[in-house]
Amino acid sequence: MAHISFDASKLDKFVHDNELGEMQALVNAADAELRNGTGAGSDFRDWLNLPEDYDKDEFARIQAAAKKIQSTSKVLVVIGIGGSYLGAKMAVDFLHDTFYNYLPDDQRDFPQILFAGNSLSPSYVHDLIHLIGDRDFSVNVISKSGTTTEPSIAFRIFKQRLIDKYGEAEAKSRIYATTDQKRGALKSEADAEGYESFVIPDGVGGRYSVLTAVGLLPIAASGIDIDQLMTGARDAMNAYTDTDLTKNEAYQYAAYRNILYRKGFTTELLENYEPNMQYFAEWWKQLMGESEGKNEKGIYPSSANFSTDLHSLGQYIQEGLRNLMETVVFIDKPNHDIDIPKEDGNLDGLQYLEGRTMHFANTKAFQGVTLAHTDGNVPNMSVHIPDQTPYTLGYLIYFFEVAVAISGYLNGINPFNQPGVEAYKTNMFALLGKPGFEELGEKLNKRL
Ligand SMILES: O=P(O)(O)OC[C@H]1O[C@](O)(CO)[C@@H](O)[C@@H]1O
Repeated sequence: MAHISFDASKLDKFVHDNELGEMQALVNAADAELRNGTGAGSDFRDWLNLPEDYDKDEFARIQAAAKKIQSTSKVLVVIGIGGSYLGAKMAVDFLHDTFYNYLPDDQRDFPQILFAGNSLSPSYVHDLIHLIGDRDFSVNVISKSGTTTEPSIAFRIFKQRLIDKYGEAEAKSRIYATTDQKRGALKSEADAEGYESFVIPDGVGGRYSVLTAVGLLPIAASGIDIDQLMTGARDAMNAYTDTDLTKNEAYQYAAYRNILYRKGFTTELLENYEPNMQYFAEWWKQLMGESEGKNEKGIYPSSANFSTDLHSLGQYIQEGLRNLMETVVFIDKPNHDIDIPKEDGNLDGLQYLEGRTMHFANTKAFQGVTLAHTDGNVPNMSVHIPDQTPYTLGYLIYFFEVAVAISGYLNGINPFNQPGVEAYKTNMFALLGKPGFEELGEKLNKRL
């Protein structure tokens, strides 16, 4: 089976020969913190062995629930925010036909997978309801805390629509709740109402949860082989255990990022050349941003979609402030390739591409950009992925998860918490008038 590979060969200009080796001792220490649980946030490391050590009974229940959703629904509404939706969204986009969700029902073998509860936009919810129309649908509500405002509001709305359409009893059978094993409002409601429920394990934080029921149920409902996804992740888990930086490419990636960060390259762009990888970057941004951005430091994770953004961000990347580094995730064999057609006359000047394919052009764009940006003093790394299969995606997910954990420890922070997210939530609760937040509400309203 072909695997993903990491390429740092274009970093010569930015990293001296001895620098990677000098990182070895630090990487060994970070690895020990991660593997032995001596680092900060050690209670949240269960994703590390998850590809092997997962609840097999629940996995079978996920597959059965996915089949039930497929047979009863044309649409699955997945309600969640942050790690409770980005993994499923990126996987569904990455593994399906680019226009999967746009296809008419009779041209799709599995339900449309649509997302809600990831903003507070009333227009979005209105338009989603309009799009669902009178088609059969089910809801998968996902929240580890069970109290996040955005998904809670969306869930109320879609639950009401299920009740209006199917009556209370059938509505309950169309709701799937993925939440904490013991705590939270969603857990209490699921127990009280008898929704089929799935667990987000205690030791797996939201952004590391795509290989739990959080990601697996929606992904399986869309017809993807989740066994393959887990197999890919398991192979990656076994591949990235050696701390030797000449062998472990995930650790190499973490080490190079750290070397570059210390030289002032404080923003990393994750780039792709496939439109259906846009949400892969969104998933990656949460993984990196929530893991590393704390204690007033950390690489800022950003993204760009090529070649389209070469015509918007390209100017800045080539010549703007020199604090950027790039990591390209490039697909060596896309799902489809298309010949560039022959044309008599050569009026468009494209004759020189006769006999070539679009993938050839895409590859040359990637190579040309890599060299241009290197010349423009933007360090460039790439992760090559052989194909767009569930196996490869599982592998890739694990690559970035283990890399960011090592990267976080290298930078002296806890890669598994996200204390900063509470600040906006507290203010929002106070301004919304949530009981218990009255005093803060008064203060904030005065400031407003
Ligand atoms: O699953 P929950 O508890 O609703 O949280 C959703 C997201 O909110 C955060 O807690 C903070 O953004 C993320 O870590 C998480 O992925």
